[in-house]
Order: sequence, then C-alpha cells, then structure tokens
Amino acid sequence: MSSDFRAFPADPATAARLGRLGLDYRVLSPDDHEALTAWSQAEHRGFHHPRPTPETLEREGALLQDRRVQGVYDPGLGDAIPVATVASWPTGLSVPGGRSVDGWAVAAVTVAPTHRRRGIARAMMQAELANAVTAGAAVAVLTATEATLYGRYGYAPAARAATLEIDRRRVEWAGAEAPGRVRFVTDAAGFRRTAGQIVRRQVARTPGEIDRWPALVDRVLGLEDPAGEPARATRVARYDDERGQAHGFVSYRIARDGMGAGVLEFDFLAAASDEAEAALWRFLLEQDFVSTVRARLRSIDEPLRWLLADQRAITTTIGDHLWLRILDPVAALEARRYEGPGSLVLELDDPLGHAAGRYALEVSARGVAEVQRLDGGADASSTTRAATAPTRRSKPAHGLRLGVDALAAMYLGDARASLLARAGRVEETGPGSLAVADRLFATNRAPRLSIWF
Ligand SMILES: CC(=O)SCCNC(=O)CCNC(=O)[C@H](O)C(C)(C)COP(=O)(O)OP(=O)(O)OC[C@H]1O[C@@H](n2cnc3c(N)ncnc32)[C@H](O)[C@@H]1OP(=O)(O)O
Repeated sequence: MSSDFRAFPADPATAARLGRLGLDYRVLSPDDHEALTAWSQAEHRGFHHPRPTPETLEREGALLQDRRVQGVYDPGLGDAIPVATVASWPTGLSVPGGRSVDGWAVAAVTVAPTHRRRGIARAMMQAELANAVTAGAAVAVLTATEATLYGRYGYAPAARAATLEIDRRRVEWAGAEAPGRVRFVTDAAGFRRTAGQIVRRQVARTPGEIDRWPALVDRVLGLEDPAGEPARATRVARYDDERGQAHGFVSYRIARDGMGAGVLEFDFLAAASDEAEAALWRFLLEQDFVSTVRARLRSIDEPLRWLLADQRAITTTIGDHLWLRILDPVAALEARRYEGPGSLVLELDDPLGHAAGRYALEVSARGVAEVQRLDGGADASSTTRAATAPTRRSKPAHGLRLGVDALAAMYLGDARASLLARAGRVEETGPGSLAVADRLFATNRAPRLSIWF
C-alpha cells in the first residue's frame, strides 16, 4: 500500500465535476490546524452532533493526522467551514484464514443540508474509489448511517452485527465453569498495553475486523476524557486464565432510572479466546439489581444461547454493519483462505468499471487460492500470471455470473452464493456451481466488525 496516501492530489475528475457546480474540492494538509478545525465543525454539524468543545477538536485533530482529509468548499459563502467532508485511510481488513487484505476505510461522509442532492456525495464517493486504487487497496470498507446509500457504488453488507437484549431474570448459566477469574481493572492506564494486545488477537481471529487506531482503546477504557460523564459511568473488567494471563476485557456501564434496577449496556467486549468470552458474558449476566443486559455490535453467531439454560432469555436484532467494495478481485480473492479444493470462474459485472471482468479462482486442497484474470484486463500482474499459468487452470467446470456487490456479500462468508441466487443476485453458469461456491466460501466463524468507524 502507498505510504503517502495523504500526498496524492485531489481526484481530478471529481475536482472538475464539483468545479462545474462552483465548488472547490481540496485535500487538507495535516499541518493546517485551522482548516482541520473547520472541517471537524462541518463533520459534527453533518452528523447532527452538538458543536464540538475545544478538547474534542484537539482530540479529533490528532486522529486526523493519520487520515486523508478532504472537504468541499463553496467560495460563494466566504466561509472557512466546508459544505462537505470525507476522511479515508489505509487499513488491514481481517479475512477468513487468519490473514488480512489491504483495505481503504472511508468515513465522515457528510454534505451540508444547504447543499444536499446536487451529486456532491456521489462525486466524493467515486473519488474515494479512485483514491483507494491509487493507494493500492484491494477493497474499500465503511460503516453506514443508512442502508440505502452505498450499494450504488458497488458496496454490499459483508459482516452483519447483532444487538442482543437479555432478560437478566431468566438467566441461568449452562456453560462450563471458567478455570480463570474475572476481576475489575482499577488502573485503566496501566492496562492500556494489555488491552491493545487482546484487541489485536481478537481482530486476527475474526474475519471482518479492521485495524484499530490507538485512541480507540483509550476511548473504551475511559482514558480519553477520564473526568467526563461517559468515562465515569464506564467500568472495565478483565478475564485472566489460571496463570494470571489476561485474555479478554469488557467495558460496560449500568444506567438506572430512579430507584429501579439497572440496564447494563456494552458494545466492547474483546476476547482472544472462547473461554475468556464466555467468562466475561457470565460476569455481565450474573450481576444483581440489573433487569436487562444489552450488547451491541456482537457476532450474528454468538455462542451465548448455548451457554444459557433458557434461550428465550435472549432477543436478537440483526442489521447490516460492515460494507465492503471489491476493487481488485485478484488481490482480494487471493488474500483469504477457502474450503478447498475447487475451482470457479467468476464473471463480474461492475458498472463503475473497477473490477469488471472474468476471473478464474483455483483453490488448492490447503485452501490457498490462485486467481487469474481471463479477459486480459488492465491488471498487469494478473495478466502476466495468466500467461504463465498451467492450462488446466483455464478450464474450470463451474462458474458464477454476479455483480461486484454480490461478490462483496460473499467475500467474508456472510452471504452464501445459493442464498444470493435465490434473490436473483447470482447466477450459475454451469450446473452444481452454486454448491461449489457455497463450499469454497464457507467459513467456520461468521464475519464480524466490532466497532463503528
Ligand atoms: C461512510 C459514512 O460516513 S456514512 C455517513 C453518511 N452521512 C450521513 O448520514 C450524514 C447526513 N447525510 C448527509 O450528509 C447527506 O444527506 C448524504 C451524504 C447522505 C448524501 O449527500 P448528497 O450530496 O445529498 O448525495 P448526492 O446528491 O450525491 O446523492 C447521491 C445518490 O445517493 C442518493 N441518496 C442521497 N442521500 C440518500 C438517502 N439519505 N437515502 C437514499 N438515497 C440517498 C441520491 O438520490 C443519489 O442517487 P443517484 O445518484 O443514484 O441518483
């Protein structure tokens, strides 16, 4: 991936398109603190958040140093605050097989209500795909405020998230006794390093997670603004194995309405082992004077119901969360592991052009893929490989015809090809191809992204 992702210029096609609307599209310099502050104010306004405090602006300014920050300006307003914002950065995305693919994260997409529906967001989103390609990313990723925004650019939901609501009074633990113990973290700053290691171990064992930025651990540990109300309401507990090694932690809060029992909420439980995850769940579920436990951004195949005697204690709501866009099918498909052996030809449709073409996927018995572009596209490396590859690879018996968004939905194992076929989103080009695709792309762990970004 390109390390100077903040240095390349604003996408010329987008700059020209917005220029025709009388607007100025710019990349902000990391040293231009005034412009970054104005950009943050626009972003807060765009997401309907309160005006940021000087402390918030300072924190966000530090985070933006690691991002490519772009704004759209309306010179007619004579205003330093942009009318549209977007920020992006290179990130690893964990994929099946415990590996990672080069990705491009896109966030903070806002357009001022005074400038909506003129095509500004579309122009910025197309530019981000171009930026991702320039940076050498195989995929682009984002989390969305609304599910109707990003399909038009080739993104699809690739890892869903579950909100679990558990009726505490019905909880009876049916799982094994954990050999280690749960204890409170009383020195959050001292726990920072260990927490970061646990998070990295969780990311590595879960497809769909993106690389974290250091400030994220500080936020969940309540270190960002320790005197602030959210941090004071936060408690952190860790799970240590029999040898005293930490393998998981949870950051949670309990809200009480008057004199009634509390509602325990959490959206950050990081565990590097199933044992740690189960033990932390038990700790959360067995708290007295709590009526409900609410967990957000959990996996859609959480083992929790098999740890409780009464599965009806849990109410589950599932929604889209991680949105993925494949830009380089060769690099993306070769990055993950499969349930091999097998082969497939993928005929990819991509209205925006980036990934359109025919690709042969050949998976070895060990689940390692080699991908060739069959139609002589612009990808020089894959064309070269196609020229030198053994001929037996050019005639796989099975194939699919699908959109680039359907491949994104299948990529991490979230949607099976046969399910997408039932919705008319995938078509098999030869009998038995859907079954082959279902087997190859199957994963033993549902993809999950445990944060918003
Ligand atoms: C990755 C992230 O950051 S997610 C955050 C997204 N941002 C927000 O939710 C903040 C509040 N909303 C906004 O700032 C704006 O309304 C945005 C960014 C969603 C849209 O900005 P606009 O400049 O109005 O969008 P633009 O005019 O470029 O529209 C692009 C396309 O999206 C469609 N669209 C725009 N907003 C919506 C919406 N809320 N729901 C459905 N479709 C929409 C348009 O109809 C248009 O479709 P088409 O080009 O296929 O015909």
